[in-house]
Amino acid sequence: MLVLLQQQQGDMEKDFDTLQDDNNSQQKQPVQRAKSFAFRAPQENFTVHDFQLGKIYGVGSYSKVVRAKKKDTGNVYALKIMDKKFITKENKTSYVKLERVVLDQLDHPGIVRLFFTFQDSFSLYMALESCEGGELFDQITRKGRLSEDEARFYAAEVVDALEYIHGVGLIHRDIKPENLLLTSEGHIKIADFGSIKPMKDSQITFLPSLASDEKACTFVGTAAYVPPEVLNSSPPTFGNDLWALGCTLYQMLSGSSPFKDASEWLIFQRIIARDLRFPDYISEEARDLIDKLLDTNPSKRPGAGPEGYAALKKHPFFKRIDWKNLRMISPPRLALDPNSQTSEADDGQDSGWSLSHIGGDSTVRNNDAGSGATSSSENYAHVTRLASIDSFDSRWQQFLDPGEAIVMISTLKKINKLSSKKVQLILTDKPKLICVDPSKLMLKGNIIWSDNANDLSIQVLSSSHFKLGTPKKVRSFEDAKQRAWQWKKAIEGLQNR
Ligand SMILES: Nc1ncnc2c1ncn2[C@@H]1O[C@H](COP(=O)(O)OP(=O)(O)OP(=O)(O)O)[C@@H](O)[C@H]1O
Repeated sequence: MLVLLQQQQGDMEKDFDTLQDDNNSQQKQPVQRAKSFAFRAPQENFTVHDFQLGKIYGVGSYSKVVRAKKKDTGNVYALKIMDKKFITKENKTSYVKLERVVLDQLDHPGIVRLFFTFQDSFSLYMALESCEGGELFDQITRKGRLSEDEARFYAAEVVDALEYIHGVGLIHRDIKPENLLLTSEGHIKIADFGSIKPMKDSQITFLPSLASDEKACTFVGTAAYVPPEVLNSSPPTFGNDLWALGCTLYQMLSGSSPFKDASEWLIFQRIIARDLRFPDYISEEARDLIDKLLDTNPSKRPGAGPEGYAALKKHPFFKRIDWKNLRMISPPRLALDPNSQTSEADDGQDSGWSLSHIGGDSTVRNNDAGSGATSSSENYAHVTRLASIDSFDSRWQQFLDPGEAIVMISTLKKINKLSSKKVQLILTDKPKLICVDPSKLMLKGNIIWSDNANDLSIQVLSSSHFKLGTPKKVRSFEDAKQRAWQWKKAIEGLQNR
């Protein structure tokens, strides 16, 4: 997520109290509502102690999502835990409220369901439908690429859910394989509704503070899936999601996104030039559909024209899809996480969570980041370049000795419990591994180099998350450009030189 909607109210506690009051006054009236709000997913008086916490499903920019079993009912949820102080400090209030309000009103089998919310003095909790199959992204990574039948199945389920989302007048704006989650059976659920944009005639009701039309042209989303018109600051349209669908289908079939490159700047250049190349093995039908979804004219993308979704659904790529019974079709077999020590249904016994610390100071004890982990061999095939163009940025020269060269450099998020900080991680050929504050250009830390993996180790949790371990400290990093495996290759390459 690059840019989010503006903060409109700072006090999270007050927000959720407000939601609770409204909820009590008009319970159980889904979707259509006029002036006041009646939430389908109520704000409950639960505490985190009412749940048995299991593995961590993933870490977002301001939240952690953990598998949680309600002790009295045995129901399992994906509990999204957000630190109030951090949300307020980072101006994420409107993002949180938007996701809460929108998820509350959406009702479709292809969209993650929100069941209830609660809070304590430190954290806000959203109990979401648990998607035990992980991210579509991980399926692509684990399988290398998907077969056309597999890709067709997932693409059809996304089309079906997008038709519903667009039908209620919302643009998702962050469709990508990481936001397409899978149930344990393997059906798609679209997640992450913090970037949505309502169209003028949207059937979704918003809290007054969220109804503004501002930031309509703000760049939100993820670089690799952003359509060219958004880069030219055009207002968002349904076509944005259809472009992202085209990129996602390409990624399913080939293993990587169509405009992938070493930096965001290079990705944008390729998007603007529509530098699109298809591997030979992609069929004529798939190629044609991707080509049409990636039309530079958003209104020409199938699904966005006067014929609506009929144009998309009747495309030859989908000719064998029975749209009426989509959810009755058997999903593709899920490729399981080869590194996972615990079963998918694990909860409680091997919890990575210390209950007493939830709310501002949660501690992860084990190294299992849940569905995000992938094996080293999986991604090696995709690693082509070590140094990015950032290496040539003269700002970093002041941190180098004469003759010393940068091997790898990234702007990363250093994740400290529930907060995170932007850092520049620099690896040189000395070898030297340092953290620099990129805005103040100040050295923030020297990670003591060792050729011995017992003294300096790198563990990749997913393509965007890795940990650097030294005898004294373990540091967690998130690389939005998904170069975790490149970091591993660079560090281990120097250790074994
Ligand atoms: N309902 C769910 N079931 C299972 N896993 C989930 C669920 N929701 C989220 N996750 C996992 O948790 C991770 C973090 O989710 P979260 O919504 O907090 O952030 P995000 O959308 O990934 O990141 P950002 O907020 O930076 O856009 C996701 O990447 C996903 O893998």
